[in-house]
Amino acid sequence: MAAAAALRCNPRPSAAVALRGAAAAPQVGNEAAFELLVGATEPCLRGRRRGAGIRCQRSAAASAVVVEKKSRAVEPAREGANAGHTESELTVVMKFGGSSVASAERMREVADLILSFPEERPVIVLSAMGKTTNKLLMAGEKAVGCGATNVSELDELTFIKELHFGTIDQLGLDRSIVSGLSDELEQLLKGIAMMKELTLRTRDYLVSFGECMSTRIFAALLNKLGVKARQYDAFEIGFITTDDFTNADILEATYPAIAKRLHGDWVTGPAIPIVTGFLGKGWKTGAITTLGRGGSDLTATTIGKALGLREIQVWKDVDGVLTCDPNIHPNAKPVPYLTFDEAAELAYFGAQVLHPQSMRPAREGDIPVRVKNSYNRRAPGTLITKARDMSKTVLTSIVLKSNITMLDIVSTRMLGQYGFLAKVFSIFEDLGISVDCVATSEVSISLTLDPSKLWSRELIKQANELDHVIEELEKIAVVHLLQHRSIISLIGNVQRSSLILEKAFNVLRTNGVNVQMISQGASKVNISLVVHDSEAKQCVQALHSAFFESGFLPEVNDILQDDSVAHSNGTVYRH
Ligand SMILES: Nc1ncnc2c1ncn2[C@@H]1O[C@H](COP(=O)(O)OP(=O)(O)O)[C@@H](O)[C@H]1O
Ligand SMILES: N[C@@H](CC(=O)OP(=O)(O)O)C(=O)O
Repeated sequence: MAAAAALRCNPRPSAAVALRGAAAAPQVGNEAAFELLVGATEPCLRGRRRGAGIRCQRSAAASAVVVEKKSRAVEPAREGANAGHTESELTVVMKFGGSSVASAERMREVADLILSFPEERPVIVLSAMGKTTNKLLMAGEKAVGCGATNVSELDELTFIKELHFGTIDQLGLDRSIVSGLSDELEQLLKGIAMMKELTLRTRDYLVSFGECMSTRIFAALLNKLGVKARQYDAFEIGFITTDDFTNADILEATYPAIAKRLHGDWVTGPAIPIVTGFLGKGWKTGAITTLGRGGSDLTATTIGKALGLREIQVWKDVDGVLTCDPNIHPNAKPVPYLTFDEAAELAYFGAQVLHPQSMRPAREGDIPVRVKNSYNRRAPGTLITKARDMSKTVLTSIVLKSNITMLDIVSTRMLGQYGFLAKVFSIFEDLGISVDCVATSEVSISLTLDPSKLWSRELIKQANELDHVIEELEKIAVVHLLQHRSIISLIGNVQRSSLILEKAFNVLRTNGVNVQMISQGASKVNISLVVHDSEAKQCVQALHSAFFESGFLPEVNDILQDDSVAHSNGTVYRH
C-alpha cells in the first residue's frame, strides 16, 4: 500500500471551532464564507490517524477503498463541535426535502442557512423541488394515454418547466443548467406516449429528473454566491442498489464507493458536494433506481455512514418528529429525543416524516440524526441517537398507517398440528410479500400486509394477485380478507405497556371503538392496534388528547419519579 487516506470523525464535542476572525455568520455572497466553509486545501492523501468513527483507507495499488468500522461513543452531537475534524474532512450531511427547496426564495433561504454554519464542511443532499416528483409521475401516467403529439401540452410538463426555468430566472442563473434535462424529459414522455406503457423502470428514470434538476440549480446558486459547490448524480458516484425499481435497497458496495469519490474530490479540490437524493443505480441493469418515496433521507444517512460524519441533519418543514402527524392533530408537539429504534419503528409504521429504512445506516455507523425545520431554524428539533434515558418515558408518539389489508387465517387441521405457522409464512415468503403485524394462537393467525409493498408489486391494483395469496392459504386454512383497516402504533416504552394499554383502552371504549387486533411482539418500543379505517383518525385524535394534552404524562412522570426514589431507598416497590 503506497499511501493511505483516512476519513474519520471524532465525536468528542468541544468548544466551537474558531472562525478565523469571523465573529458572526457570513452573509450569502461573501467570498469569506467559502473560505470558512471549505477551509484550506490539505494534501490529498494523509496518514491514517487514530480515532473513532469509520476509517476509509485507500489502497493506491488496487485503487480500492477499505472501510473499517470502529465503535464510537454515543454522545449527542453539538453544532459547531468539529474539534476532531481536520479541514480535509467533511463534517456533516445536511438533507433538504422538497418543501425546503420549493422555490427560488426557498433556495436562497437554504443557501443562507448552510452558510450560517461556517464551522461545518457539509455534504448537501437535495430532493426534487416541491411537488415535482408527484407531477412527474402524473405526467407519466397521462402520457400513456395522450398520444405523442400532445405530450408538449401536458399541464404537468408545463408546470415542471415553469417551476425550474422560473426559479433559474429569479436566481439570475443560466437556463442552460437544466435545458438539456428538460428536453430529455420531454423526449422520455413522448417515448412513453408512443409505447403506451409506463414500466416501473421507466417510472424511476422519469422521477429522477426532479432531483437532477434541483441539485444543478442549487449548485449553480452556491457557485454564483461565491461558494464553491459541485453537483453529483447519486447514480454516477456509487449508489449501487438492487434492481427493485421504485423501492430499491442500497447495497454494501455503496459505502466505500461514495466515500472514495466524495472524499477524494474534496481533498483534491474542495467544493461543497450537492448530491441528488432518492436515486441509485441497479447493480444488474445499470439503470436508474429510486429508494422509495421520501428516499432522500436514506441517501443522507448512507452518506453519513460512508464518510463517518459527525452528524446527519434532515431539514424539513416541521419542528422535528412530532407526537403525531400534524395533519391529523394540530396540537402535535415536537419530540426532543428519540432512539434509532423508536425512529425506525415510527417511520416503518407510517410517520411520513422519515423514510422507513433511513435509520439503518445511521444506527450502523452510530451517527446522530437531527431532524430540523428549515422554516424555523431556531427550533431545537429532534435528536435521534442509539440510546437515551427511557426511565421516564411512557409514550413518545402515535402513528397511523391507513388502508392496510388484514387477513384472519384459521387452520383447517386439528388443534396441536405443528408447522402451521411455518406453512403460512412460507407462502408469504414465496410471493415476496412483507407482513407488518402478527397475532397468533396455535390454530389461527391474524396479520396485516404492508400496503407499500403491495402497491409497488401492484398487487392491490391487480386484485387477482391478492386472490392468489388467498388461494394458496386456503389450501391449509379458512381465510377472511379484511380491507380498509388501520394500524395505530403507540411508540414508547413497552416496559410500561400496562399503563399505556390501560389508558388507551379507556379512551377507545369511551369513543365506542372496537380494537380488531393487538400486537406488541418483540419490539421494545411499539404496541400496535388495528381498527377500522373509518374510526382511525378520530382514535388518534382522542389518544393524542388523552396522552399528550391532559396532563397525563407529567402525572405519570411524578409517579415514576416517586417509584424510582422509593425503590432506590429500598423501602417501597410499587409497579
Ligand atoms: N410524526 C410526525 N412528525 C412530523 N411530521 C410528520 C409526522 N407524521 C407525518 N408528518 C408529515 O411529514 C412531513 C415532513 O416529511 P416530508 O414531507 O417527507 O418532508 P421533506 O419533503 O421536507 O423531507 C410534515 O410536513 C408532516 O406533515
Ligand atoms: N422527491 C422524492 C424523494 C424525497 O425524499 O422527497 P422528500 O424529501 O421531499 O420527501 C419524493 O418525493 O419521494
